[in-house]
Amino acid sequence: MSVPLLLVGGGRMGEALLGGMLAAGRPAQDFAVAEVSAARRAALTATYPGVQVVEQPVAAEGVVLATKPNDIAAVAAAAAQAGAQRLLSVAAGITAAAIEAAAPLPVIRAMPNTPALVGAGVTAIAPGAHAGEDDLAWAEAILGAVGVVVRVKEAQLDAVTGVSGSGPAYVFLIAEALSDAGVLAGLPRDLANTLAFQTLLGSAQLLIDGDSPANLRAAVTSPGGTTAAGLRELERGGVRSAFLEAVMAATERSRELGSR
Ligand SMILES: NC(=O)C1=CN([C@@H]2O[C@H](COP(=O)(O)OP(=O)(O)OC[C@H]3O[C@@H](n4cnc5c(N)ncnc54)[C@H](OP(=O)(O)O)[C@@H]3O)[C@@H](O)[C@H]2O)C=CC1
Ligand SMILES: O=C(O)[C@@H]1CCC=N1
Repeated sequence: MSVPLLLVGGGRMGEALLGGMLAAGRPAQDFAVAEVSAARRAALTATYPGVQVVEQPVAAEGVVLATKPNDIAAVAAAAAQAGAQRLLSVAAGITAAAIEAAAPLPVIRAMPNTPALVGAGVTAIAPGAHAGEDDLAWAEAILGAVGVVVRVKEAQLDAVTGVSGSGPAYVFLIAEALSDAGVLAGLPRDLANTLAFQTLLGSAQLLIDGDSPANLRAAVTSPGGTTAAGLRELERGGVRSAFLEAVMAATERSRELGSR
């Protein structure tokens, strides 16, 4: 009997998707994970009781490809061999055409991010040449359980990767730096962490509620006050330009991964 959804690759992104879907209420029996690392298999088995954790792909209606980009073509071929009906790849860079060349199945490409684990992910999806509306709806149902899903053109996925696929890492770096700065200014680490992390959460919520970043920033910046003094240093340090360069570098790296 085939399982509804097989995840191939139970690493950081595979686990974020699995954990997020389970937390959203999907039953463990809906999932299998194929993972080559014995240590990862043991960890997944302990964390997600009821999920079938195996070394090789098993028969599944749909398969999420969540291995490293270099392994995707081989894994797609193995999943097709094991009876998959359609594929959802989360790999950076690897084109739908490359996956279709390895496995003659409908392919959806997706770029999720790790906040999927807490139901707060954002994923962009794009169809391959043989994927139809039903395949897109299938991918949306999977990924919609763990956050917001947007449809894009495949050519936009490299930029999506640079912004939101890699984006959580930029935010975690800001969180680290803001907390470190609090410690430098004399606060204990626990308190600095609480202040920094809750500031990120609350600020994100204000943005999601719809006001623009520029308006929200102006509302914090009293004339001649503390924030203006702080922002002057961030601009002097080239923070805005550093973000532009970071996203462009990540976008370019995604393109490179797809052209090898
Ligand atoms: N991490 C992230 O935030 C995001 C990642 N992605 C994409 O997700 C994919 C996975 O990334 P990530 O989770 O970070 O990587 P990881 O290395 O954490 O996870 C990949 C896992 O797949 C295993 N694996 C390798 N080959 C096979 C195989 N043939 N069958 C089953 N399992 C296999 C790896 O084992 P081993 O290490 O032993 O090889 C590893 O445990 C990448 O393509 C990446 O581009 C997309 C969006 C965000
Ligand atoms: O760093 C990477 O290549 C992957 C893709 C997006 C986030 N992590």
